[in-house]
Amino acid sequence: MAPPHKLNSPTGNSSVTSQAENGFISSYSPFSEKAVQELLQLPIQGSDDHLIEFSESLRTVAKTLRKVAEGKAAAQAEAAEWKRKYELERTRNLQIENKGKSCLEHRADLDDVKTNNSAKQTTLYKVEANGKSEECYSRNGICSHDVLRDGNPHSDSKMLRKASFKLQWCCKGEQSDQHKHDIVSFERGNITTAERSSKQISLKWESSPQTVLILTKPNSDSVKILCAEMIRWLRQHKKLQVYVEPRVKVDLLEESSYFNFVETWSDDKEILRLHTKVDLVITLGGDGTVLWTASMFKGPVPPIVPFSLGSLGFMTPFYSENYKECLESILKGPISITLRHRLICHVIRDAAKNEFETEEPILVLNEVTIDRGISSYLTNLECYCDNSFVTRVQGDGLILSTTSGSTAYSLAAGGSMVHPQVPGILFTPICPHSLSFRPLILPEHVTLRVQIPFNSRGSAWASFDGKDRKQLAPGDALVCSMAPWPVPTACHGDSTSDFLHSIHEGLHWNLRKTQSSDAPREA
Ligand SMILES: NC(=O)c1ccc[n+]([C@@H]2O[C@H](COP(=O)([O-])OP(=O)(O)OC[C@H]3O[C@@H](n4cnc5c(N)ncnc54)[C@H](O)[C@@H]3O)[C@@H](O)[C@H]2O)c1
Ligand SMILES: Nc1ncnc2c1ncn2[C@@H]1O[C@H](COP(=O)(O)OP(=O)(O)OP(=O)(O)O)[C@@H](O)[C@H]1O
Repeated sequence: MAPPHKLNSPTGNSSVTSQAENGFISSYSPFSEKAVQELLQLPIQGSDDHLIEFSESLRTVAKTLRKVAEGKAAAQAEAAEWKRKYELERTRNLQIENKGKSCLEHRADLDDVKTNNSAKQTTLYKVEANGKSEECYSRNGICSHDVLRDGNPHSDSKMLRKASFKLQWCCKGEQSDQHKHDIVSFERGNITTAERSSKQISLKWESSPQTVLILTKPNSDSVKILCAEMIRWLRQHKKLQVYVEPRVKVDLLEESSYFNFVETWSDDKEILRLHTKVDLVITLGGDGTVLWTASMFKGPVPPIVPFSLGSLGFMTPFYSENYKECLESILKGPISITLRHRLICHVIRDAAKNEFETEEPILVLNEVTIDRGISSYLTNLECYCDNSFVTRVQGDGLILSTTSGSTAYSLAAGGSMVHPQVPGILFTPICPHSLSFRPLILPEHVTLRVQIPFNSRGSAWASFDGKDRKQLAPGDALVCSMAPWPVPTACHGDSTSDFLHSIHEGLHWNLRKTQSSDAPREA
């Protein structure tokens, strides 16, 4: 490295500059590096004011250029670091996906082996979930299970088994075991789509449900009355075991000691194991109660029967007036269901050492919203989809919605309404300050990343199905992809007729007086 050069200032003080200090000049200066070096090396006479002034200006220019170059280098290093973190996240998601696939393949192998067995024979296989293994039950259906209660996998007691069921894809009244993955064939070089995958899904009980969880909207007298009446009926006529929330159990016991048999839980750890005990969930409330129910299940979700005791009831097709007939038919089966996809969201803080150091993942049935919260500045959100930059959201925020959530906040922000059985992720801006920002619908397999850049003027706020607000500071990110645990909700008719009924009755979609024919006709 060249020795530092001394420049004398008019005050007689000397300051030092080095080649390293202006090492970036060549790429940014309008002067050639050689010319600058020559100028810098000119002996400066204290008496020659113009020359001193010129050299000072040149030094300032050199310093500014160096700062710009350093800034660019730092930004490039930061971008590379984020890319690396992003790749890690993708790899992790692929690993989770492959784990799921190998489980399905294992199940398919087991299905082959047991073709000689009688129809009532069952096969057990292991699934690793969250580091714990569960015994699951596999038959010809696309998804069936028999999770053992109380963690005793070798118990013979029938009473300890959770009811098993089988899912079938049906088309125009016909049932089919055709696997969802078989929808494309490529024989003799020709790619053909077979029957459409968007068939109605039917759930058939293989053993009778024995345990029901009832979840209710709080602070409603009509819900309380119906809940107590329904529990009596389920116990006396169906001999079912009933679980309720601790708050509801207290209310029931205040009413009568008859409800002593009703079970509940005492801490959050027991909630995590609820899916291993409950065959069916009944909700009494509106859409918010269905969202609440889904949020309680951080993994697999038992089938949900949503009764409408709210005002809109987009996801609640059953009426409480005839709950007995409804439940008779559901407990007998088969049930038409809508498999509602969920999104799994990870918040990655700037301080995280690696991409695996995330906060507890959050599952949403409707959407995750990233908005400006109390900040009066525009949001500045950098969005990536897998390896590609999508866009920068400058406006009030962004909604990443499931197709079930497409009729909620996303709809209000201008997003399309999508049938809940369609697998996809809606990318809907909220009040974008741009004339051309149209909402997108992305395929189910992508991973989305919303990054709060360091140069953002303020924080952003994430909320999950309208709840649990989290602050996202500059440098933080939210990563989101399709979760492997959908929410099965029972249909009144089938998933399409229920969806159309909801948009007609709930939203009065395309309601318009029919034009009269009383007018001149076209020739
Ligand atoms: N501007 C808006 O439209 C807006 C603003 C904030 C939140 N939300 C929605 O509210 C949801 C939370 O619901 P909540 O009941 O706990 O809060 P809430 O009590 O504020 O009710 C929100 C309304 O959205 C309806 N809704 C919820 N999910 C729906 C769905 N999937 N399809 C059609 N309508 C649906 C509900 O029936 C209710 O009328 C959020 O997930 C978000 O989608 C909407
Ligand atoms: N079991 C529960 N425990 C705690 N909060 C709940 C529970 N069920 C529902 N909630 C909350 O209560 C609020 C109201 O519930 P819900 O939306 O079901 O009723 P609603 O407002 O009468 O119905 P609608 O939204 O159709 O008008 C929601 O914010 C929801 O999150």
